[in-house]
Amino acid sequence: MAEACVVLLEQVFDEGRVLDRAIAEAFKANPKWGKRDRGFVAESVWEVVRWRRALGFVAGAEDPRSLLAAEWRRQGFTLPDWWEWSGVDVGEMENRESQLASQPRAIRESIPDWLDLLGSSELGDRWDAELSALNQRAPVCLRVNRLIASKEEVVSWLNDEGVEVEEVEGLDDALMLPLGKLLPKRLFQDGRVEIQDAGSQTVAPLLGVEPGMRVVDACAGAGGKTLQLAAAMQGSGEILALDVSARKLTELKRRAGRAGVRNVRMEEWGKNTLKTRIASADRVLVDAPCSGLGTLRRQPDLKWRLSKESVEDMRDLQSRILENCLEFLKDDGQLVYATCSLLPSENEQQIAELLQRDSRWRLDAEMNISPAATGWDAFYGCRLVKR
Ligand SMILES: C[S@@+](CC[C@H](N)C(=O)[O-])C[C@H]1O[C@@H](n2cnc3c(N)ncnc32)[C@H](O)[C@@H]1O
Repeated sequence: MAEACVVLLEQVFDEGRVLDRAIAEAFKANPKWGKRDRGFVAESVWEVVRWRRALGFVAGAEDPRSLLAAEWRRQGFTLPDWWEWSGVDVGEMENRESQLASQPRAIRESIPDWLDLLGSSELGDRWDAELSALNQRAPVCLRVNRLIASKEEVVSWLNDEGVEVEEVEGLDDALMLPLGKLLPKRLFQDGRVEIQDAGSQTVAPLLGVEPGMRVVDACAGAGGKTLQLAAAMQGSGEILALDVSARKLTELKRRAGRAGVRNVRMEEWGKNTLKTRIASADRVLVDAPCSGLGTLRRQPDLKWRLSKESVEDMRDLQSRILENCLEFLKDDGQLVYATCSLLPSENEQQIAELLQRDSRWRLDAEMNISPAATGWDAFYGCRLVKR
């Protein structure tokens, strides 16, 4: 199992693989691993990816074996004799662990230096608390699919299946599992619930969709919010789900079938997509591609893949998509722009710049979900309407 952890860390750190996909593939390739082995591999690899820099300081080395040694020592495991600890001295690790608290924030909180500079320059005093919240482990959050069942029915079904859930204050359809508990695959494939973070569930309600409306979901991806919008529309009206990724739209099609959603049309963005639909939509959602920094709890590998330049490129893309998608709106339509970033440069500043460039629009509502204040993923959302 230890060797499997090393291989996975090399895939994530050296080859830039996405952590949860790499783990899922390893599980698929090794069907004989039992529940405990899987739990051990997943937990070890996730925590090393999350705490890479801090563990590197404690271990005094950066290679996967040394990082794992530092993590397992933290977890109170006895390090196996047969393991070849490349240059790691366990006594020295204890000593260095006690010095960790006095190290610079980027080391303590395990992020690249460029990201620490960016976060502190954009968020100032808030950065400390948000960063520490983004390093916490995240519980699984569900959204009740009201097309199939009521919340009461879902709670009683889950309880009968031995799954404990808690309601989430302020979110009608959200149910939270206890930290560390997973939803068995057969239950989330059932269609009565979707896995969707509480922060993410705050975005679709900003659109105020109603049955019968024409809605464009311009960056639909695999459809987390498309399915939520479809449930709010009670299956009536039409949602056009667009994305540049055919693979994601195929996944959306599969999820929609399972969720009993029939009023979504999926389409890959093309050169006529907008031209043929100018001023046609009551509501438009732009859940824009972004740095994703607000979801670091669930994808800590992201911080090692992103760069200052990739975040800058994202900002250009966001403003282009936003400007284009406003053209979908009817005169009395509304557009919601959202990201799962907590950087103002991807959020409020994008909107402020748009409103300066184009006086046809005004800001009607705005929200910011803070992980430090809520324990949810960070989300930004705002509603734009015609003046
Ligand atoms: C934040 S994700 C969407 C998540 C999705 N709405 C959900 O709730 O599950 C952003 C999406 O934008 C898509 N995207 C990237 N570039 C795009 C572009 N130029 N136009 C439209 N979508 C784009 C990505 O493929 C990705 O699926």
